[in-house]
Amino acid sequence: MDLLIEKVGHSYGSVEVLRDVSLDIPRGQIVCLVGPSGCGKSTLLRFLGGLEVPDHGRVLTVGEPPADSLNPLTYVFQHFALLPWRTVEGNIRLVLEDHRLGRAETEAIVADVLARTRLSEFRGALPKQLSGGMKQRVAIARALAVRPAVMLLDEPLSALDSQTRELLLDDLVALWTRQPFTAVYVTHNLAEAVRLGHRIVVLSRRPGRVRAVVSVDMPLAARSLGDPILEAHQKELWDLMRDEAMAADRELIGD
Ligand SMILES: Nc1ncnc2c1ncn2[C@@H]1O[C@H](COP(=O)(O)OP(=O)(O)OP(=O)(O)O)[C@@H](O)[C@H]1O
Repeated sequence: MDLLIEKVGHSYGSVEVLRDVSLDIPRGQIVCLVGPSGCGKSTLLRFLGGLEVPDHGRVLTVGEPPADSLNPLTYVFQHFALLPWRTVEGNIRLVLEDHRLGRAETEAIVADVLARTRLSEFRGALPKQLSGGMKQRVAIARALAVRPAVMLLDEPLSALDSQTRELLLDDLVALWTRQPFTAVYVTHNLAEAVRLGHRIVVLSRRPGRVRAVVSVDMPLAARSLGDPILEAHQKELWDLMRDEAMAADRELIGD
């Protein structure tokens, strides 16, 4: 299943947030959305997930989600949203409970996503016993459990310290390399975008419009911290964003 955004525009009251945004999210790719604060990245993600409907334009799905997908469009948020009284395994089971799966299938899904996120030995732990990075791995495992056609990630690493973020970036690359998934990934962090994005969409400041789409033509597994090609892409992105980011900051102060 691919996602298509066609000429999307939206205002909240008198504030125009997005204008004439068109994009496609092809199956099996990670598309990163970057842009200055307040340019409408999270809003666009909510439109993609069907949580809100834009004033103008539309979001289309092309093709069917995989037959075994329990929730075709699944979010991963910055703040994990785990239930503190449930174990790691219990948090994952929660999203399967409404789906009338047999016991064996539920067990197989839970075991599979725990293994894919390297959490098998922590299945009985409570969230308070886990580091921030592990909590986010649980949130990713929970998202994978419903076999989404597209994962919608809203700054999933931004609450984590830089070492943990590096480790999780490696985890996401390993996950994708073993079994490619489709994702839209909102981030402020250009280093993250060049490590994970097959394509990086740069939005202008509010009202957000597509300013540029940068393709990174290097296999995810070959991308490493400090790679000169990635650093050149990062600089290209920053050159596109710098003036807009400064102007957006001034505008937000004036809001
Ligand atoms: N439900 C809402 N009602 C009113 N205004 C909203 C609503 N949601 C978002 N906005 C406004 O729309 C603009 C875009 O918000 P959004 O969160 O999509 O931007 P963003 O690019 O994700 O920002 P950031 O990078 O700072 O997280 C902001 O000015 C925000 O205050």
